[in-house]
Amino acid sequence: MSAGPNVPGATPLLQARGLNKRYGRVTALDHADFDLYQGEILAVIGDNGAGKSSLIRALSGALVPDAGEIRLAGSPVAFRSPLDAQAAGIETVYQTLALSPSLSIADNMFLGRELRRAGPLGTICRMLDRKAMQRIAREKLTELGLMTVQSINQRVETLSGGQRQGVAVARAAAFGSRVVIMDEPTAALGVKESRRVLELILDVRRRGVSVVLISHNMPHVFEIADRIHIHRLGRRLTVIDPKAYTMSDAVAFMTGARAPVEVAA
Ligand SMILES: Nc1ncnc2c1ncn2[C@@H]1O[C@H](COP(=O)(O)OP(=O)(O)OP(=O)(O)O)[C@@H](O)[C@H]1O
Repeated sequence: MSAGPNVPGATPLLQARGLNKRYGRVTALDHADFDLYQGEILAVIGDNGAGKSSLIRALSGALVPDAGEIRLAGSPVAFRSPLDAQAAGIETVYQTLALSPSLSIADNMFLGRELRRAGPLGTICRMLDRKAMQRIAREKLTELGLMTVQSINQRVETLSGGQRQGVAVARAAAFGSRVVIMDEPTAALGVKESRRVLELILDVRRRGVSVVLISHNMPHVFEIADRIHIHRLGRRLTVIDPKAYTMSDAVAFMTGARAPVEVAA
């Protein structure tokens, strides 16, 4: 059983050691380490190009690292695709959202995990259970207080940027049973919509699910993160407690203006 970082000897829920990834001459990950504990919000911050997206893509199965190890609840895992990570309870909201614009909100919520109608004698038949998917999608979105759209059958291409973000975040929050990873979830949002997403993240933590939040928004990071992983030049530089440091301290670490402290992971 994993537990929080303050418990001596706790096993991280999701851990990486020595991740490497090169793109030709560019080193995106350079012996990167990572620790996420159960029920915490861990922010990952760093300058543009520091390797934050590459790190979370490796943790969510979207990128296969050249070297290094990933462990989930103490056991090594080798995700070959995001579906492998999803099956292990890890959901991700990518910057690019990965929604299908021509499909409806409900279809997007269930993309890749469609529900099918029960056949005779409890067998699963090939027919999609659209009614159930629409009902559950509506319930999830209402529960999460995220949607102001008229119909669950509305095509995603007809939604605003903020509403699309809402669908992507809701999908991850609804299905991530262990870890929800969010890459800049509030970047395209207005003040009110950002607030809803932050509340949603706190809600996900309340359910005991861990959250990884990649963000350039320092006030958001300092408001909700339990710990802050600072990434620099392809690796973890340090991890800080937001209660013990200021935003200026964090920026100084990020940009190399200040030397790192010991990793408190
Ligand atoms: N598919 C790719 N092909 C070539 N280079 C890549 C690729 N993906 C990332 N890189 C490079 O790897 C480095 C790390 O990129 P990454 O996107 O992980 O950084 P980041 O910290 O998420 O940046 P940002 O904050 O700008 O999104 C960058 O130099 C980037 O140009």
